[in-house]
Amino acid sequence: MRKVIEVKHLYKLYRLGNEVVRALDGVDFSIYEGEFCAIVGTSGSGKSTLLNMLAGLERPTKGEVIISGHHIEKLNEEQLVTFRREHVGFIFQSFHLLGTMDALENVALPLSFRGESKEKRLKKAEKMLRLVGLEKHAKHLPKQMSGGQQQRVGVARALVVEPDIIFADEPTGNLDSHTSEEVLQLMQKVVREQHMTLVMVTHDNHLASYADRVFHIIDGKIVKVEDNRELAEAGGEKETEGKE
Ligand SMILES: Nc1ncnc2c1ncn2[C@@H]1O[C@H](COP(=O)(O)OP(=O)(O)OP(=O)(O)O)[C@@H](O)[C@H]1O
Repeated sequence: MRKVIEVKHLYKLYRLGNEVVRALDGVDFSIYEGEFCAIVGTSGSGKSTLLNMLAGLERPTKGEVIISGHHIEKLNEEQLVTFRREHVGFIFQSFHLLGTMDALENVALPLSFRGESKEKRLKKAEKMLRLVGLEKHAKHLPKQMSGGQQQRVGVARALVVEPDIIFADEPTGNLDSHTSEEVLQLMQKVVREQHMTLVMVTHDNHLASYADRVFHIIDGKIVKVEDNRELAEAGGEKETEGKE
């Protein structure tokens, strides 16, 4: 399987007066194509710092972040902007939809940086809206949709550029628990069907359990990696054994 993300000996230290905060304290892991991974930890554990490093939004103090073969810690600001545009999709906690654009236009927006014709852009956006079950809401403005629907538009917009990797920072942080589950189920489904790679940050262990693998972070260190696929397989075998 192709490695989409490789993190090697990653450190991020912040200096606060005389104190040094080790926001990331030696992190190593790889994420493979088609995986849905969650980074889970309590407030202040280093989740956002890690996601920001992976997305090239912040620079590490030390270490390497290799995404689809690119050493992003070596890119300058301009190269990072181009890199994100071409390789990365984002799903935000507060959706970040443009209020003056309808659902279809919001989904098509990231394609406008790619020089594709308007007709092609809208066609791709339509396909993505269908994928998230919102084809009937194409003409709705964000304020004419529920929070869950707005986040489904956010998911479609992240997918439309067929990025190597999608990052989601507390994607259900502004949704009630029932809607959160629905959005997570949708994310899980589209990641599988479209063979996407997605990294989600959350403080919620239950929501993290939708991921294939869960990285637990405490004080800037990955202390445990759970593989839910192995658990599911083990559960499946047990069931078969029970029936025999
Ligand atoms: N710009 C900064 N300057 C100094 N310290 C920082 C900075 N950003 C983060 N930190 C510290 O680094 C640690 C990790 O912060 P981070 O925001 O990554 O945690 P988190 O797990 O995302 O928390 P939350 O869930 O509350 O967002 C914390 O101790 C935080 O106070």
